[in-house]
Amino acid sequence: MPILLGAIADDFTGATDLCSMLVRNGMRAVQLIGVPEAGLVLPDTDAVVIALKSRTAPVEEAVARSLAALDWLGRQGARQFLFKYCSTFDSTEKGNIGPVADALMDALGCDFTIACPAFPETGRTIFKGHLFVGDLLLSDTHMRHHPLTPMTDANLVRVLQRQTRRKVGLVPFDVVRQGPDAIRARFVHLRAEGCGYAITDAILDEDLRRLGAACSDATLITGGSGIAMGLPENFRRAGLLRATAAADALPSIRGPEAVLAGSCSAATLDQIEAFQEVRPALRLDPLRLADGFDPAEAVAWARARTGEGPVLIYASAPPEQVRAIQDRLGREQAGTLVETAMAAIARGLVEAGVRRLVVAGGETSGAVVEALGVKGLVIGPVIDPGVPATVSIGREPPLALALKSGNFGARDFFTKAFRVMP
Ligand SMILES: Nc1ncnc2c1ncn2[C@@H]1O[C@H](COP(=O)(O)OP(=O)(O)O)[C@@H](O)[C@H]1O
Ligand SMILES: O=C(O)[C@@H](O)C(=O)COP(=O)(O)O
Repeated sequence: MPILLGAIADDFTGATDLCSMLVRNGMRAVQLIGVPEAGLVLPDTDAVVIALKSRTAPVEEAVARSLAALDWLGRQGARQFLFKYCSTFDSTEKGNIGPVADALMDALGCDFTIACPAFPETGRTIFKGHLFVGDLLLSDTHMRHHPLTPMTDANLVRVLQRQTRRKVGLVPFDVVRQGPDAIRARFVHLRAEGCGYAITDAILDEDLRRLGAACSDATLITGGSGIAMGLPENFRRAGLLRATAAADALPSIRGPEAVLAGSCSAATLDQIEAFQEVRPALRLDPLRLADGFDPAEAVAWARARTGEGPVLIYASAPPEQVRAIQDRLGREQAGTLVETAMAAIARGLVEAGVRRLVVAGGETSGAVVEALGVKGLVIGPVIDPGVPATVSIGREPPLALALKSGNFGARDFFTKAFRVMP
């Protein structure tokens, strides 16, 4: 069966977030880890989201991987394409949102698309082109200290314009509120002005549903998971999507439990603090890793404790510590060092029998899932907005996984996740 929607996500937790949004809106979705090798048998699905680790990759690599994903999705019959990036528009000065979106538009022969990272359920709203997180402009939040993608400008028209040769315009709030026809009319106007992109204001879910309806004929849409909210309804209205029972059903996976955290985001730091109050936690020091600390020691520490419940291994640190470590090791080198250690620890834990794993951080999740040979994920019930329970496909034995975006989840996420994972 051809798929309806083909999506490319620039990190692994972002892909899971998008799948969760589609499933919650009645569309079956499967997440694949990278472009699959020939022969992978897909479960029956309406949407496929290819998870890449391209958010912070060199621009040429991010573009090449995204185009390969687009090509594969096109060959599965996708009628519409979505480029999913972070709801906080995480990007470096060089990209990769603009360059990847440009390349996808060129490949699809499409001259206009929207850019909408809004996700009101998690506090991400856009007003007059400015991205807010909760009550603050993006640039006033902890995102200005992100280890890899510090965001110091909340004006998305300006941020995207720095990353693309196409002109960037705005669909303002008063137009979005008038509904799909007014939004489409604004698209026509922006196109006539020579714009290739429109940042779209959105404050409530209903704004995202209006935008979704306005994009029913768009070949390519770009944004956060929020923009996907209205898309299943377009396919339903066109008679292409049938109601399916329990789009979020998962098999049960039993076994020892562990949490790995490489995210330094405020929400994760809070969740680590809460977990430490009830269960054992081990901190990995990147400077010790650089001096040759063997990840096997962390695995041995965990093995001795997993019998009684989940344990946590984390590298996460507050901004001033991260800065000091980056000054010593370099930003990318510090990130790679921690990710490589987390990947080795994940392998060691699974060899030691761990079957239920929570991972915090998009880049960290990418490193862990690749190291474990996971080829894809079936999406289950929501733990907290943007983070579903999942079960791996393409590896034996299957693992129960929750891949948490750094910024998502309530304070008790690390214990709650294991209660929701079947
Ligand atoms: N103590 C630390 N110092 C420097 N970098 C770190 C530290 N701990 C983790 N990192 C790196 O920071 C990055 C966090 O990114 P990510 O995993 O995507 O988290 P988030 O989802 O919060 O953005 C990773 O590359 C990780 O390896
Ligand atoms: O859109 C979002 O906020 C998430 O889906 C996402 O991409 C988060 O990325 P990380 O914070 O790097 O996990």
